Amino acid sequence: MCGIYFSIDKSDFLWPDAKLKYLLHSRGPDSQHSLAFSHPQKTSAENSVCLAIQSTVLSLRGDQVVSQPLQDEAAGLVLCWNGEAWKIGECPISGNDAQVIFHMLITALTQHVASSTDTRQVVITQLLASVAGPFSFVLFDQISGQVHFGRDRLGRRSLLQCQKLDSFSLCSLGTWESNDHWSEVATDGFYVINLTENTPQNGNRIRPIIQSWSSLNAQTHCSQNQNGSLSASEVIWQGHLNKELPTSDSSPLTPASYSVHEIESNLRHSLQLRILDIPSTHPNQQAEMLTSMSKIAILFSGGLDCSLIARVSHELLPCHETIDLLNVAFENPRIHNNISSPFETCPDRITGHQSVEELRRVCPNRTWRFVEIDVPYSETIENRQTIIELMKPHNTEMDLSIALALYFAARGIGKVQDAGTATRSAYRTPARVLLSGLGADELFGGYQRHATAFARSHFEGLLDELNLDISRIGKRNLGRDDRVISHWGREVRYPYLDETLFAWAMATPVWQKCGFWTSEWPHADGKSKANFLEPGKKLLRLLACKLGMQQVANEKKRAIQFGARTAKMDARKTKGTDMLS
Ligand SMILES: NC(=O)CC[C@H](N)C(=O)O
Repeated sequence: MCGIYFSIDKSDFLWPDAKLKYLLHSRGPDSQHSLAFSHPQKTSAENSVCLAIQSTVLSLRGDQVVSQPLQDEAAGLVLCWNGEAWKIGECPISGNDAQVIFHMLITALTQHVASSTDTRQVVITQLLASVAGPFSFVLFDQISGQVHFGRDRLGRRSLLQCQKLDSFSLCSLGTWESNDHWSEVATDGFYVINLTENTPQNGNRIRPIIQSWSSLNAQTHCSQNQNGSLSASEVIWQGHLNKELPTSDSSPLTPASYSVHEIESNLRHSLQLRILDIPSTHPNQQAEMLTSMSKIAILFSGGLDCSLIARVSHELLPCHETIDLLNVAFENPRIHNNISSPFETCPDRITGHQSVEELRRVCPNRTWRFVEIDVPYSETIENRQTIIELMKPHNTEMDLSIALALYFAARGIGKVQDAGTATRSAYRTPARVLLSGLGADELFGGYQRHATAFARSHFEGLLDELNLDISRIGKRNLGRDDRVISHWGREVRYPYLDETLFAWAMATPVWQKCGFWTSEWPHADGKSKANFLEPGKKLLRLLACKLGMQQVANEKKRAIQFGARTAKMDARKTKGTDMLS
């Protein structure tokens, strides 16, 4: 993952302090560069604002490191790009995505050098709004004197902002020692600051103006009228949750349903973008060494969502590529006081072992490296403060219990069992790309509250709950998770949050995703063959069955903090929603 820092100040160049610099470097260990500008560049320095820009890069696309910030003096553009652009519209991006996007911006804007600020703004935001993939960015357009910034609509990458009387800063992470007040950049649109109108000298604070998705979609309509083509951003995001209710003619979900076939193909496409073409970080390694060096690691509790990712990845990756499965287990003094092996009794360790066994049975020609990451309580305590700072501004007990599990999983240091013996050797995953099953519960009704909503008010209740989940994904926790995971110079990717898969799931009727049924819907009688499976995420369960993973298909949902036992570690009576003290 990359790091972004961008500050605008009335009189000084504000650079990140040593600690923030170190944190930015941890996210982007491959390159680190800075640029400084005064704007507008008038002779009278009093009218200028100072821009200090710094980017760090974790290089994951193309065959060489592309340093950032990207700058083109002739076009007057500077770009900090954090994340991955998989597609622009429907066109997949190959090579380095930051470079591709930058060139597209330059080409589009060169035709509008003399155009009004508004036109340039529309050109920039339309192009960036049509990017599919997880990202955050800051773009400085010197010609119009505008700073654009934002995050993808699902908020998969972090970007924080800090407003003061005389300055405005953006950064992937915040500083928490001073009185700075950092908050997450919202994901309800892109933002723009007009430096010429908005300088702090006018006595005003710098106020970014939002360009909401709905206004961007309206603009897209205009461009559609002009050139006849429909932009992917519109296709993807105009869609609302399909709230259709089943009738007596609707067919229930069975192993032969079209939706099982379609989710398989969507997941495969999503994974193709995310796991093929990952550059090797060790160009000088010998070929035999390279085959055992995993390029991807899966955050692996052994549950349904991550096991399915593992199973489908197997079909896409060459057989000789090892896949690492990162499984965390914590010593929790509230539970473990007298147990000799606290880790082996952890629920996710038990499920992890079972699911890797099933993977090995079903895909025997692949090396699955099960990495046991055991975290003694002393290590939890040692790292607690660092994790609390990384996850801020999130600051509840529940945030911490989730962040703890992600932090240690992403660190990727554990033990692996040596082939044919009972001994375990120390291991650190070299993979820089991590895959997570997040999003499957929201899209396919996997949480207990979905079942509760159904029990209370049938499909209507379930649809309301699903709608709520989908609408708040961008606002929830992905920025937090990015800050915690990227600290280890690795990047997390979410196959279930692929835009096309997401749009498909929204458009698919609820009875083709879950197996809930009522007596008013006679076709879906509970005795049918496929109904031994739980109703939550039934579509994914059927796919697991189809791919030979019967046992995984039956896994029950378990929240990460309970599976890894990071919840409620001390004797105090706390609730998940309590603020950290
Ligand atoms: N990890 C990142 O955010 C890197 C940005 C860009 N995708 C690159 O690989 O260069």
